[in-house]
Amino acid sequence: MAVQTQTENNFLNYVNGEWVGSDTNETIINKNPANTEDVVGQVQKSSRDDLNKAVSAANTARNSWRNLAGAQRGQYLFKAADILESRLEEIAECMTREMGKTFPEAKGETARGVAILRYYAGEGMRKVGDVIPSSDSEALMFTTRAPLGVVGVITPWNFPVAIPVWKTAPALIYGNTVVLKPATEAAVTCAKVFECFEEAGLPAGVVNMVTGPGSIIGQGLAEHPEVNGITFTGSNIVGKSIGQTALERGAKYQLEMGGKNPVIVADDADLDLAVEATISGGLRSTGQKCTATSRVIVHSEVYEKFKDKLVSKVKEISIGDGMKDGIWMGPSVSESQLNTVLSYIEKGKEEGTLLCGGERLCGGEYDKGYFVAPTVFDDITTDAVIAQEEIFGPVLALMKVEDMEEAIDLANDVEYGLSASIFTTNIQKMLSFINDMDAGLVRINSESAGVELQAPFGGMKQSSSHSREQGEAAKEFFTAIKTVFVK
Ligand SMILES: NC(=O)C1=CN([C@@H]2O[C@H](COP(=O)(O)OP(=O)(O)OC[C@H]3O[C@@H](n4cnc5c(N)ncnc54)[C@H](O)[C@@H]3O)[C@@H](O)[C@H]2O)C=CC1
Ligand SMILES: O=C(O)CCC(=O)C(=O)O
Repeated sequence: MAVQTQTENNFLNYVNGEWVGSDTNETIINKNPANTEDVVGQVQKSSRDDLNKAVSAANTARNSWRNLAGAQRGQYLFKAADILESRLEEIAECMTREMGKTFPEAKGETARGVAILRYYAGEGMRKVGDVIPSSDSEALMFTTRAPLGVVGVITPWNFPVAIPVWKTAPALIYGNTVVLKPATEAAVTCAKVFECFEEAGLPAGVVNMVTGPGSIIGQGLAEHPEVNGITFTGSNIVGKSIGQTALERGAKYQLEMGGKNPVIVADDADLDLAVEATISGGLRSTGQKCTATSRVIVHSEVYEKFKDKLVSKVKEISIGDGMKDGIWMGPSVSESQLNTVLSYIEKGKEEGTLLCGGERLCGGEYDKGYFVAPTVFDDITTDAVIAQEEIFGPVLALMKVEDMEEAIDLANDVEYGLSASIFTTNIQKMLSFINDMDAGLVRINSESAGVELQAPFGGMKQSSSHSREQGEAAKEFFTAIKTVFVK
C-alpha cells in the first residue's frame, strides 16, 4: 500500500493524533458545485478497519481525557477557537467552494464555530450538579455527571463547520472522546477544522475523523460496540435507522432530522419585514437548512399584496458562484440534490401555480454548476407533496387562510416540528402561536432559520429524537447523571 501524505488537496483521516491514509488506498474527489471544473480536494474512502482503529484510539484515550479538570479540557477548546479564527477566511472559502453557500454566509458560519468552541470551553468551569436535600439529616445527596465514553458524531454537508463543532465541542468538554464521520460532500472543510484541533494539541485519540461512505463508516459507528453514544444530523430515513441500531445495542443516541417549516403572515403583519424574512429564511443557503422556511401561510386580506412583494423581491435575487461579490444565492450542493429539487419543482407545477423560477439555470457559467432558480408556488393545498415533504432547495409554497385558527392548523399539519415563525403585531396572536404551534423553535417576527448557540436546538414530532442540542441542553446528551448519597 502506498503511503499517502496530507497535502493542501489530499486529506487523510485523523486517527490517534496522526493523519493517516485509508487501508483501501481509495479516495473521493470533491468538486465545486458552482464550477465542477474546480477540484476542491480529495478525501479518504475509508473502510471498517480504518473506523475500528479510530474507535480503538478514542477508547484508549478516554480515561486520561475524562480525568482532566473541565477547565483543562476547556483550554484546548480555547486554543482550537483561536486557531479556527486565525484561519477563518481560508476555511470559509473552502466551504463555499466545497458546498456552495456564499462566502459571507460561510464566514458567518465559521465565526459561529469559533464562538461555539469558546462557549463550551467556558462550560468546563460551570456546575455539573445539584445538592438535593436528603430525608436523612446526616446524609449528603447530590448529583454529578459522567461522560458517556466514546461518542460517534455523524454530520451533514449543509453546515460543514458549525455542526461538527456544535457536536464535538460539548462532547469533549464533558469528558468524552470523539470519532467523527463528516458528510463526504463537505469533508475537506471538516478536515480543516480537525487541523485546528490538531494544532491546538489535543491529546492523541481524543478527537478522530474518518471519511467515507455513510453506509460503511456511519453505519459502522452506529453498530460499534465501543461507541457509547451517537449524535446525528441529516435525513429522517438515515436518522431513524441509526436510532434503531443504537437502541438495539443499548447505546445513547440523538437525532436531528428534517423540517417543513412554516411562516404565518397575519393580516396585521409588517409585510416588508415578513417578505424579507421569508426570503432569508427560505432561500439563503439555497434552502438547504433543516430550519428553512418552505410553507408560507398568509391571511387572505394581505395575500395578494404579500405575494406581489415576495415575487418581485425573489426575482431580484442574484444567483451564481458564492465566491463572487454581489451573489446572494449559490448552487445546490450536488447533482443529486439538484435533481431532487427539480423533481419537487415538477411536482409543484402539477399541484399549484408557478409564480417564478421553476427551472435549472443554464447558459454560460451556469452550465458548470448545479444552479436552480428560486421558485415560488401559489395555490398550494396542505395535502400537496410539496407542502408535506422536505425539499432542501429554494422553493416556497404559498397557502391562503381566513383566520389564525386555520393558519395554525395548517402550520401543524405536517409530520415535522422543527421551526415555525409568525409575523404579527398582535400580542394575542403571538401568544396563541407560542402555545399551539408544535415546533421546537417558535419565532415571532423573525425568520425560521438561524439559531443561537447558547440556546437549546431541536424539534418536535419527526424532526428529532426529542432531545435538544447546543447551549446547556447539550449536557443532557453528552453526560449521564449520577445521584450520589453519602453518609
Ligand atoms: N437536517 C438536516 O440538516 C439535513 C437534512 N438532510 C435531508 O436529507 C436529504 C438527503 O441528504 P443526504 O446528504 O443524503 O443525507 P444523509 O442523511 O444521507 O446524510 C447525513 C449523514 O449521514 C451519513 N449517512 C448516510 N447513510 C448512512 C447510514 N446508512 N448510516 C449512517 N450514516 C449514514 C452521511 O454520510 C452523512 O454524513 C436532503 O435532501 C435533506 O432533505 C440532509 C442534510 C442535512
Ligand atoms: O438554522 C440554523 O442556523 C441551523 C440549521 C441546521 O441546524 C441545519 O440545517 O441542520
